[in-house]
Amino acid sequence: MDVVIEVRDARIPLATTHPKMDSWLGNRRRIIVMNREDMVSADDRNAWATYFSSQGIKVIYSNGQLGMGTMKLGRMAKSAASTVNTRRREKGLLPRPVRAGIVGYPNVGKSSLINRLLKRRMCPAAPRPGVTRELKWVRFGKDLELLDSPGILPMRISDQAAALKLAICDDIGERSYDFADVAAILVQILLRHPAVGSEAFRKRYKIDVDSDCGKLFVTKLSVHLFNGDTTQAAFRILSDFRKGRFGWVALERPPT
Ligand SMILES: Nc1nc2c(ncn2[C@@H]2O[C@H](COP(=O)(O)OP(=O)(O)OP(=O)(O)O)[C@@H](O)[C@H]2O)c(=O)[nH]1
Repeated sequence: MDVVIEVRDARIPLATTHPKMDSWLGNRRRIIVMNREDMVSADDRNAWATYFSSQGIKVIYSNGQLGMGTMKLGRMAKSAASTVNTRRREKGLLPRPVRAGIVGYPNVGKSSLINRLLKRRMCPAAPRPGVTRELKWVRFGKDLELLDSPGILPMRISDQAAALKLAICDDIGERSYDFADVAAILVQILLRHPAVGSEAFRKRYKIDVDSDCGKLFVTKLSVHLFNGDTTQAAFRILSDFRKGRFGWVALERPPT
């Protein structure tokens, strides 16, 4: 690969980068794509854009479902790797298409972005992690070759906070976590979130939040709506968050 396009989930840009990414990159150019831009607020987008630009890192915001950001991505990938053909020409070799590898965690939107870029459904995309299972090269015009790859997770996610956020955002398979535990943590995060808070829960479920304990709230909601079934209550809270029913908010803000 000449250039690596690393796709992240804009709601959790830190939890969706592989700890080994920097060492794998070597001296290849990297473009970070903050996908799912529609699922965070303008304030979140600005905060992360400022953070990355202060680090001198190129980022693009995109929406893999509707295609926003993809043309810019194509242009950036070509220009980031333009040195490849300059060097080839210097050696008397013919130019070849630039090879851009699209990498990232499961379900962050890699295949959707490629399909949008190509304006064709070349790569299967679905609302669950683990759909892409093999490496696949696709041609974009005469200048660019794109590699779609399966989402890669570390063997063991040592950072438990990051693992919980991946579960909350549906970026890891449902079989790897317990709905009630994950929903309880989500409730705690949202109660403390400046753009959400307890009023959002009261309005949505018509019950009061008695404490900042997420587990207690999941139990209370289960009694209120689901005959005491905590798994169903937990599933409702998680899917409401994923559908933006608490507002579109990022779960991570840039480090200060
Ligand atoms: N709201 C929203 N949904 C998106 C966006 N990009 C992709 N999706 C949806 O997210 C789901 C996952 O997208 P994929 O393109 O299959 O993700 P992937 O990274 O290729 O997934 P793996 O095959 O698991 O590695 C699909 O249902 C897409 O329609 C986006 O920017 N916004």
